[in-house]
Amino acid sequence: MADAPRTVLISGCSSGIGLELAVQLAHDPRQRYQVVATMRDLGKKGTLEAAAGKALGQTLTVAQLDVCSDESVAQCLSCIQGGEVDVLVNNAGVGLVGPLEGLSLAAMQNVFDTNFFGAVRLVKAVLPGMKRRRQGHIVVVSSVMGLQGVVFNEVYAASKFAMEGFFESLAVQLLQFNIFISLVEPGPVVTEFEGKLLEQVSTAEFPGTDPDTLSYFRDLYLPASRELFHNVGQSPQDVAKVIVKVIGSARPPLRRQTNTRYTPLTALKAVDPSGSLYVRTSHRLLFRWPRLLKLGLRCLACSCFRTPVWPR
Ligand SMILES: NC(=O)C1=CN([C@@H]2O[C@H](COP(=O)(O)OP(=O)(O)OC[C@H]3O[C@@H](n4cnc5c(N)ncnc54)[C@H](OP(=O)(O)O)[C@@H]3O)[C@@H](O)[C@H]2O)C=CC1
Ligand SMILES: CC1=C(/C=C/C(C)=C/C=C/C(C)=C/C=O)C(C)(C)CCC1
Repeated sequence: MADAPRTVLISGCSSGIGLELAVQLAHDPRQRYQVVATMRDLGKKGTLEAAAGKALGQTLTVAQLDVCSDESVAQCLSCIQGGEVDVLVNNAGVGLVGPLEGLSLAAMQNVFDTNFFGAVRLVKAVLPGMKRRRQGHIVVVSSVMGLQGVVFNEVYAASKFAMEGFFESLAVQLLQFNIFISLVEPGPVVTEFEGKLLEQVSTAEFPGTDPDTLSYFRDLYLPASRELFHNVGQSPQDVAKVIVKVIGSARPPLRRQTNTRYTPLTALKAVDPSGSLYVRTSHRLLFRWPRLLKLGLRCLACSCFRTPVWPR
């Protein structure tokens, strides 16, 4: 007899990776999942509902959830049958980019409230049930920036590093309860994430930032980042496919990078634990050899660097 479907709660399903993941799980050919696709603003549910098609109301329901609000989390869980979540996907997140001097502490705190404390809030809410049932899976949409810092992304990277440290620590205790944790680490993904950042950057004045730093940001970093998204960016569908595999795995991995084209960059840190290779190479590529960086990124886009690793 087939197992009962597992209830999967996903945060941040109004667009991007969360939306794609919700739809792919809801269309699972073996109907292994009951998806609770959540978003903070239900006014945006149209795209998800259209993409869900016949799954809507069958294997997928839409619910309101703001990860920054205790009340919203409690209200959402109270609407789930038995309050039981088998798989929690912490996907909701926001970015922040720009010279540090020009960013407000309020904007930085919002990044941590959403990306880090938002995930912690949800975990605290579902963990007692998972522990009682001695089963569960917590999936975290982290980032390659949870593994290595990227220039002009200090606060966003810090929020993802915080997630990595928190969930790696928790993973040890939870194995004792048969609960698994998986940190999924995408590189650049072509979603609204980048557009929101570019919009924020186009109107921001970054007050208090010196002209040299502003010029490094606008004239070197932004074009390099655009080039990177263009050449190495993954689709949200591809990232969701990797997460579906992680969720379906009998022994889920603690970490899974999703983008083989980005792995030469993460490898710079992995092969030199002192960190110097990554920092010095990034510095040289950005500030001294922007033309080589452009060429390198184009090279990553073709198949010459593709290694036969995940995702197949
Ligand atoms: N795109 C990329 O290059 C990468 C993204 N990631 C991570 O992937 C995750 C998904 O991002 P992605 O799909 O790319 O971007 P999107 O901007 O398309 O999706 C982000 C989602 O998070 C939601 N969200 C933001 N704040 C809250 C909140 N307080 N409560 C609930 N939901 C909230 C957004 O809702 P709303 O529409 O209301 O704003 C939206 O649904 C994020 O954690 C991001 O850090 C990781 C690596 C790379
Ligand atoms: C590593 C690196 C760069 C930029 C990387 C970027 C911009 C990564 C973006 C990742 C995202 C968007 C993750 C989201 O979570 C530069 C500046 C090209 C210089 C060379 C090294």
